Amino acid sequence: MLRLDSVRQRYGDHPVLDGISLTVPDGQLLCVVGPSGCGKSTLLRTIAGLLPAHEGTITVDGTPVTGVPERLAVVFQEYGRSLLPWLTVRDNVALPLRRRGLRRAARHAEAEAILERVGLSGVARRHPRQLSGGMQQRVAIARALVCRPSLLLMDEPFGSLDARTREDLEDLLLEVHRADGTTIVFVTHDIDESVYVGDRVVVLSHGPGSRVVRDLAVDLPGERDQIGTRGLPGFVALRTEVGRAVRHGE
Ligand SMILES: Nc1ncnc2c1ncn2[C@@H]1O[C@H](COP(=O)(O)OP(=O)(O)OP(=O)(O)O)[C@@H](O)[C@H]1O
Repeated sequence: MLRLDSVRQRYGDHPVLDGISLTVPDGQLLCVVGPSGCGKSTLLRTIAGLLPAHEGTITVDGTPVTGVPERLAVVFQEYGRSLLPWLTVRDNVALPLRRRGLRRAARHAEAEAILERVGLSGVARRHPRQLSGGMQQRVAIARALVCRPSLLLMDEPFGSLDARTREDLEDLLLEVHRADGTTIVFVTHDIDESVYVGDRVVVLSHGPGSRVVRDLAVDLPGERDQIGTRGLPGFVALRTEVGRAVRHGE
């Protein structure tokens, strides 16, 4: 379980987060939305232990976050920059396994199994530059999953992909989430995406000094599909409510 208690964050004199309290139960896929610049990425970086909270506490399974938590993985928007261009796809995915002291053959076997899960079994020996943007982001997701994280943080992971690729990756994420039950905090500024992938959507207010202005359960059938789910009255109502909260910050 991830828990934030009255978390405040600032850059110098500039307040960004003004008392964020949230409890994310194990296995929940929480989406965080809010106006541009309200502090969504800052919130993720703080949860990831990359920025110490200015005030307040964050715990993962009861342990205070003072550095990067064990079994945490992060996927960023800039897949191009997050993969190492001189390594093959397989070696990029296997990289986090080195710290676990696995032998080379075992690392390769695990990386190939994960690549198969994300639909990339044919490209293990290629280099990232030989892949499309969507495929590179699949590699980044595979690398995040290879250590079987208990907490996965995703910062606008599909933001720079075309609409079709984005939908495919949203469905891949839902499939992985259903199968593994990983707790996920997913930042996006796409309101439809937040309602489509989320179990819950939290809306942050305009900065400076953002707070949680809405905390909504996504009460839609677990099995989602791009056409049917987006046409459901419940989907449309939630999308409207989230959109209004983002626009008016209240
Ligand atoms: N390293 C930094 N130093 C100083 N100010 C920063 C830094 N990073 C972000 N900020 C400022 O903090 C605020 C929150 O930024 P952040 O990137 O967390 O927002 P965001 O909601 O993720 O934005 P977007 O939706 O545009 O990606 C913004 O005003 C931004 O200019």
